[in-house]
Amino acid sequence: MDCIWQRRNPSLMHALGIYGGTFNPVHFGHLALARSLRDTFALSEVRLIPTGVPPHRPAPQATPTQRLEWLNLALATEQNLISDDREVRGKGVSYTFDTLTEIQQEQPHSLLVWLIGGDSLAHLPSWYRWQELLEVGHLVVANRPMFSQFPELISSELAKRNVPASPESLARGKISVLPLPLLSVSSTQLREKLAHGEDVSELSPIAATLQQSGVYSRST
Ligand SMILES: Nc1ncnc2c1ncn2[C@@H]1O[C@H](COP(=O)(O)OP(=O)(O)OP(=O)(O)O)[C@@H](O)[C@H]1O
Ligand SMILES: O=C(O)c1ccc[n+]([C@@H]2O[C@H](COP(=O)([O-])O)[C@@H](O)[C@H]2O)c1
Repeated sequence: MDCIWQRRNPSLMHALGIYGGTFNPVHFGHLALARSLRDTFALSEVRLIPTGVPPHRPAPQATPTQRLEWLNLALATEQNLISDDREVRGKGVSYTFDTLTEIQQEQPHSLLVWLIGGDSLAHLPSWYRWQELLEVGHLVVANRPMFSQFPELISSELAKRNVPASPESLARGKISVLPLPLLSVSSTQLREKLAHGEDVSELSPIAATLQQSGVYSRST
């Protein structure tokens, strides 16, 4: 890719999309967000990284390996969206700061363009080394229903760092909002429907696999 941000940042050769999540389990919203990240910023690769041990929530009923395998199934027909199993292989809690700095060390010439949803943004001040995290790469936020009001700490960071969502605006320390309509789907909704034996084919690309697994057949 040769675009304006590269000419402005000649030491950076490549922009790499990163999308971390529990993916418990993967749903169509995750895929829509990952595709939109790829297309909005003309990225040649977006890595979806399932958490091993999530930092801020109880352990999911699906194991890290199951969540990774399901994610791989969902990504099988997607262009330039790939999974990264480093957090699943990791032993301890998966902190985003650690994951991003590790990838940055592996790829010193890449600009990391990392995606979170509006609910994650609202809780960002509770994350491990969150202020340093904002400096590691370019943060992209996907609006989420019920999450348009942010704590003052976050609103002031947004006001300082916000740039348009385009390849030309990519830079470390900046924040962009993904231009995507609100998507109401969530893994919680998916788990609840599975627990009630309901059809989930409109919520997830791997509906039949999830139903057959029985992992969510009891209420969450
Ligand atoms: N529909 C959505 N709109 C915007 N962001 C989303 C959406 N679904 C997930 N995300 C974001 O994607 C990331 C990973 O989400 P996660 O795997 O936890 O799915 P989830 O649907 O939020 O799960 P749960 O319902 O269990 O909390 C988070 O940053 C989350 O905010
Ligand atoms: O690093 C942290 O402190 C931290 C705290 C909460 C969540 N995260 C990451 O944010 C991503 C989305 O989290 P979740 O729980 O909404 O799926 C996932 O990659 C988590 O590892 C990271």
